[in-house]
Amino acid sequence: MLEIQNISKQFNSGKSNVTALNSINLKVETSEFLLIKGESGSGKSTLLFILGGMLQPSSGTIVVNDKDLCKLSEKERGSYRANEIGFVFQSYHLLPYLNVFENIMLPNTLTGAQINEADVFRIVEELGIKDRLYHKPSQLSAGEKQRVALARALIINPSLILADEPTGNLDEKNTIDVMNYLKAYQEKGGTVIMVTHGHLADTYATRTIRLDKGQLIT
Ligand SMILES: Nc1ncnc2c1ncn2[C@@H]1O[C@H](COP(=O)(O)OP(=O)(O)OP(=O)(O)O)[C@@H](O)[C@H]1O
Repeated sequence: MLEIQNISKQFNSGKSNVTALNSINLKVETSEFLLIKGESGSGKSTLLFILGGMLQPSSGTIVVNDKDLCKLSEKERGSYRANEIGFVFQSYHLLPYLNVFENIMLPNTLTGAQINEADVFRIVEELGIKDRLYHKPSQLSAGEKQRVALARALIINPSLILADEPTGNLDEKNTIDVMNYLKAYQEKGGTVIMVTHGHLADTYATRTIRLDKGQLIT
């Protein structure tokens, strides 16, 4: 479903020049659960942002679902992000002034994605947050906030979920819950690419790759 070839990324700011990724090649099949590990600063988030079309590589190609991301216009990349990818971040990225229902409906508000309200009710039931629908993020626990973020990612029925340390702020019980939801999505045919430092994710993954100073070492 996804193939990247010779991806490199340099950040140039003033006199400093950082090579965040150096000639990465990677192929990910549909319904894989791929973990990306590596020391802090090894390039994990940069790789995830590039895969999500949020950052352009300095060189190389990325083909996702037969689309060459680097050849898409900004508008087409936006549409790729909106329709095909669910993002889950460590810090949830919920909008504080919207309630849970409105946060989950956000893809509809922002991109016009056709979201059925019945699907929102089904998904909050599945994720165990249905009695929190009209609460604001500040009224939720960390685990509940991450379930809302997960619901917002899943509601568009994405072919790929990109998750950057999604359990980094969670206790063990909530970590296991979030991992189980991601696993259920993968077992139904979705593809998960997840950056993590933790070991708990290991048993859920179908494959783990490791970055070291911008290079793939496994
Ligand atoms: N916008 C930027 N401008 C300059 N340098 C950047 C930028 N974003 C990332 N970097 C640098 O690129 C390298 C890789 O960063 P990245 O965030 O991808 O690492 P990471 O493996 O995700 O780290 P962590 O585990 O700490 O989140 C680091 O040296 C970082 O300082």
